[in-house]
Amino acid sequence: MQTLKLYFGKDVYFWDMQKLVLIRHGESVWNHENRFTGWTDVDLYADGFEQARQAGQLLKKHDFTFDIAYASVLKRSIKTLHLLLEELDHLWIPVYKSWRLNERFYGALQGLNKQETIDKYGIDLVQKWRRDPNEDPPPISRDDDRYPGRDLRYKHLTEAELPLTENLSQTMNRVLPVWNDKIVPELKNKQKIIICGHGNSLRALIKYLDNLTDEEVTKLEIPTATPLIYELDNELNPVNHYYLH
Ligand SMILES: O=C(O)[C@@H](CO)OP(=O)(O)O
Repeated sequence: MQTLKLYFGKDVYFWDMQKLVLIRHGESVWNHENRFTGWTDVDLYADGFEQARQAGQLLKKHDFTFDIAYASVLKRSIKTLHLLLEELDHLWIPVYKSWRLNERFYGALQGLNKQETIDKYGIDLVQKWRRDPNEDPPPISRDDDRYPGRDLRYKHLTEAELPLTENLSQTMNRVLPVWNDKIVPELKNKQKIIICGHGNSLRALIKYLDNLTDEEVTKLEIPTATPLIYELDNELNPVNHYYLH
């Protein structure tokens, strides 16, 4: 269906404006313990399960429906999406899981307590590792247990795609192919899409969508399990975004 524009004086009303829903997973066990997580496949914390259900109820209350859903290959994203879709009675829709939507790979910080890391290295350096889009956290080596090359779910990845660490710019580069090659054609085909991602994979996508500067993105924090609605025009440019509460 064509987007219908109605003009009332100076205001432009878009009827059938396309909506895209982004949502970060519910609180995980390591969010709760304040540990760097990255690609570590930790489960949702008890509160996280409840947050996911509430997000589904909220979307239902606001009459959201979806044709296709996206998750990462990490269980905190997959479970959040599943619980949310269950609330919407939408368990039947196709769910596409991609490693490209995983959290940023946090290198040798994965598993460390954030406060202890600040105490050891200082707030400035840790803040750079966490939020500077071009600062690499310390890398792991390929013989580290945390190297994803030994994990079955990544067996199709090339060595160049298997990270030892990642900054936000690199996360953005590996998120964008799934956005451009899969999600954009589906949105152009008027499919209603929800993406359940992670703090930094969503931060990377939002940086791209909203054309944020490096400075602007350092200040962007995304709450857990809170639907973020993007309204897109016919060219898929964001014209508005807001959290559903
Ligand atoms: O630990 C992580 O993987 C992320 C998200 O929880 O942390 P940060 O807020 O430092 O990006």
